[in-house]
Amino acid sequence: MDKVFVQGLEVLTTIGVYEWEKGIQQKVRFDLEMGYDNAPAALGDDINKALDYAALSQKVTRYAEQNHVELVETMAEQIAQLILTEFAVQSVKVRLTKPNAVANAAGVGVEIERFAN
Ligand SMILES: Nc1nc2c(c(=O)[nH]1)N=C([C@H](O)[C@@H](O)CO)CN2
Repeated sequence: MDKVFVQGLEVLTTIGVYEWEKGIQQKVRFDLEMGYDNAPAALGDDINKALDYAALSQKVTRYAEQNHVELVETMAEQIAQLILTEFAVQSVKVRLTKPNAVANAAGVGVEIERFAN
């Protein structure tokens, strides 16, 4: 399956299970990989047939900025469902990293993969 990806999309949002996290913004990083047939776009050199990674990045950023949850699992699931709902993709892989959550770790987070019906 062809892929379209977005790497290292950084968003500031409020996310965390602890009380002190509910009053601050933290950086989260998204790595996204979508299963999508790129051949029609390539054949016609046509953005209208492509999965527009700029539009997708903008939607993900806006969603993550505006929706505040406790767990990275919850945010990853909501972003996967957003992409499956709003874009004609066959699958989506969401890797969500909190780069500043754990001392001495470069990052912590989750990776999930979901499929269109
Ligand atoms: N599996 C998870 N573990 C933890 C999460 C989480 O979202 N999923 N979150 C926290 C805290 O919010 C942490 O990021 C702050 O240091 C702890 N463990």
